[in-house]
Amino acid sequence: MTIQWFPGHMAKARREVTEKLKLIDIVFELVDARLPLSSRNPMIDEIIGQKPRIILLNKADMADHERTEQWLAFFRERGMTALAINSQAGNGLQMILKTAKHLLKEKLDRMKARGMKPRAIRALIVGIPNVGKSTLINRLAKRNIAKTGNTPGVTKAQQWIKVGKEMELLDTPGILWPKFEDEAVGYKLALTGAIKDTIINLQEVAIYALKFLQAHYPERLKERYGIDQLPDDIVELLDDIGAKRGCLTSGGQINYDKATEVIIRDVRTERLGKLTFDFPEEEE
Ligand SMILES: Nc1nc2c(ncn2[C@@H]2O[C@H](COP(=O)(O)OP(=O)(O)OP(=O)(O)O)[C@@H](O)[C@H]2O)c(=O)[nH]1
Repeated sequence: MTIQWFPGHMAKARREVTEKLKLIDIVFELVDARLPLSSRNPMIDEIIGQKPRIILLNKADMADHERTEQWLAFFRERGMTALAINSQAGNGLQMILKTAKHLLKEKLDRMKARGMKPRAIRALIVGIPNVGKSTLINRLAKRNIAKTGNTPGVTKAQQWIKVGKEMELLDTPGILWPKFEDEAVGYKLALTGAIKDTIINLQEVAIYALKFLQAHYPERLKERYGIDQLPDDIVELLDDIGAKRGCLTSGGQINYDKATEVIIRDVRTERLGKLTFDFPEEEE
């Protein structure tokens, strides 16, 4: 599901996440490993405040491994905790609890020192649409979603999902809006499928993809489409790809709609390899 965000939606989403924060010990902020910047909510630091947090670079299986390492270092250098995971296959998930326990050690020790009964760590998953929140919840819960009952004292009943003995997740994730400030972010979100195809101009998205690939992954383009020398002109490149892939009208002209579809599909299905669209340098 892709939500179109209006100021009213944003305010409501923010209120809902803020309410949930009161119930939990730690936030798992899910971002797309292919867009660790563009798939973050622009106000996330303000919304989450001082609550301990782990940034989870999800869909790491689809991202450029080298760039993922750079992103992990980027967050680490800024005092943030980040892990690369693949929620679909379940890779990297065992580190989440371990890291959460480490981050909450002082709090847990304090509770123990006061003689309080040990309890499970309570966590909330937050992230923009389509980033993999439900997949992660199901994975962590091992598809055996065990509701542990309501939390008293809140107006709306909240359900908890058990993750082993030591952790509980709120069953509904916090949905956040993506960044909208610049056009490139919109194109990147569209390319990775976070924005519904019907609300965007796919030709513009494909042109953006080609410019990006030409600048950062030229060899992948050459290899995939069998082009030895990439033309500088993007429309010429689109023509070449269209011709190579037989995207033609009945009159033998390039069918741009078809060529566009081919390129976007190739990006989304990893036929152009594992790609990362945000670079740490851009943030600096
Ligand atoms: N390759 C890959 N795909 C993933 C991963 N995690 C989730 N997906 C896929 O991404 C798509 C979106 O996942 P969801 O779990 O529905 O995302 P969500 O954040 O709950 O989405 P909303 O309900 O729209 O907020 C699905 O097709 C998942 O199968 C991952 O780690 N790797």
